[in-house]
Amino acid sequence: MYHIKEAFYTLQGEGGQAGRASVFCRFSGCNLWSGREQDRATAACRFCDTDFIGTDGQNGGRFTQAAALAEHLHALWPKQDGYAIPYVVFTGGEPLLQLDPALINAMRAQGSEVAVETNGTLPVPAGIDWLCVSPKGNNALTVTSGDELKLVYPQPDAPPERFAAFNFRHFFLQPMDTGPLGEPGNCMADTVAYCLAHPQWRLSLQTHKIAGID
Ligand SMILES: C[S@@+](CC[C@H](N)C(=O)[O-])C[C@H]1O[C@@H](n2cnc3c(N)ncnc32)[C@H](O)[C@@H]1O
Ligand SMILES: Nc1nc2[nH]cc(C(=O)O)c2c(=O)[nH]1
Ligand code: SF4
Ligand SMILES: [Mg+2]
Repeated sequence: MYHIKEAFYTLQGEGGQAGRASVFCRFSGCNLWSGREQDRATAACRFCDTDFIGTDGQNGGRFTQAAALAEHLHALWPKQDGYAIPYVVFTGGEPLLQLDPALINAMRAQGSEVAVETNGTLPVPAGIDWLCVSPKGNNALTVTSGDELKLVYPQPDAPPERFAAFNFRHFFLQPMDTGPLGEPGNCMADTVAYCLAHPQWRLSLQTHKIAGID
């Protein structure tokens, strides 16, 4: 059974595929936070910007069959215009609690590319076209390679230096969203400064928030 919080068509906002039309499938649940505000201060991941509890969001629900979920997601892709390959991003919550070979194969069978946004603490199934790993504090990583490492910055217990020698094609720092630019505690300036001082790292902005699209 797959539990889906929401699914929607948008532009990938972050990382090396930013700007690309994408169907987002947000799984319910995470292994690093219950999703309840009263648990945030004691959670293993404390800065999450996402509601992933339940199945009550846009196009959310429970699916017993991989093929039915794949069909549900494919229906969100526009009727073919041009030559783009359908692109589905599995996120959450933590997608690797639920994403399995049956669903990956069902997506690929209908011609979609499969992307994943993961916290890197769980094993990665085969068949993923774009793997984004975003480490969280001192939680042990099982994944040390992939397409992009996208570190939310700053995390005192997850400094970029710890990941710099990992086997990723791209290294991104993404400012922790703590509130508007110019407000106390905003992380943009520190993130820009780190990228300038350490050119291995590129700035990833959450462009969907800037654009106001989701
Ligand atoms: C909500 S998470 C879901 C996927 C997965 N659990 C993970 O953590 O990578 C999606 C992306 O948003 C990032 N993110 C979460 N909260 C954020 C925040 N407050 N500021 C910036 N990025 C954030 C995560 O690091 C991750 O790259
Ligand atoms: N547009 C858009 N791009 C995103 N990239 C990663 C996201 C996520 O929550 O995993 C996300 C999201 O929530 N919206
Ligand atoms: S690991 Fe990802 S989904 Fe889970 S609480 Fe952290 S940012 Fe949110
Ligand atoms: Mg998001």
